[in-house]
Amino acid sequence: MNENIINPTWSAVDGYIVEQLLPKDAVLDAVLEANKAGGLPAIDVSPTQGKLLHMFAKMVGARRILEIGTLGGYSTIWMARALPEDGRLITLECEPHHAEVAKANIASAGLEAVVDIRVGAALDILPKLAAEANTQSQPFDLIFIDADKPNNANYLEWAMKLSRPGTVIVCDNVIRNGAVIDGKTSDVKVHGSRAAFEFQGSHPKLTATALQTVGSKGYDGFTIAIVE
Ligand SMILES: C[S@@+](CC[C@H](N)C(=O)[O-])C[C@H]1O[C@@H](n2cnc3c(N)ncnc32)[C@H](O)[C@@H]1O
Repeated sequence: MNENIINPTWSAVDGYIVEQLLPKDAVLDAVLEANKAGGLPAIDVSPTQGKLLHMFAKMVGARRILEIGTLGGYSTIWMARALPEDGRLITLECEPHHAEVAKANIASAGLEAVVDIRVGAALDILPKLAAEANTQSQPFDLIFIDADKPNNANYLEWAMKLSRPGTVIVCDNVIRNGAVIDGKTSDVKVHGSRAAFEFQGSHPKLTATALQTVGSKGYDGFTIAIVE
């Protein structure tokens, strides 16, 4: 059930959506080129998903965004562009090479004053972030979890500590070609998805749902939750 299903119609329709609704963007195209040239895996969000994250940030009037899993900064740039001039996006990345490529991409997008890349394992950085005065006085408005999937529930636990009522939390890649319903699988990423569902379904302060998605990146989906 967990093999990567690719349907040419999904990609073609994604192409149509991009053509109709997403203006041509030389900066974001160059980011994907730089990621490829840098040897990064093409596991960034799709353009339509990037725009959705941008719109979520606008919908919540985000001033502070946390991202766990930067890669080359593609989703980072989409979200950071929704911030006001004095806004802040903190993004966590454990691979120094990914962070280096992301840093250059973020500079090309003119967002170096807004984006703060922290390099290291997210579970090491999150406690330090929680102790910072800025985080204590201003919790994050939007949190995007898109790193190592087995740690999803650990990241959600931290997200709760770094949030306020109204914070929106998005956790990506939780459907995994439908494998999420297979409780007997040995795939640790699927167990990470199921742990994310269990966490959000049982947390008294979270209202959550999930959407299955198809498109140029195949069949997957994300959860979205709001802190009550
Ligand atoms: C799916 S990619 C992120 C894609 C990015 N959000 C985008 O859409 O452009 C996941 C990233 O998380 C990073 N990562 C994996 N485990 C991590 C950890 N424990 N701490 C921080 N980053 C991690 C990987 O190196 C990779 O760059």
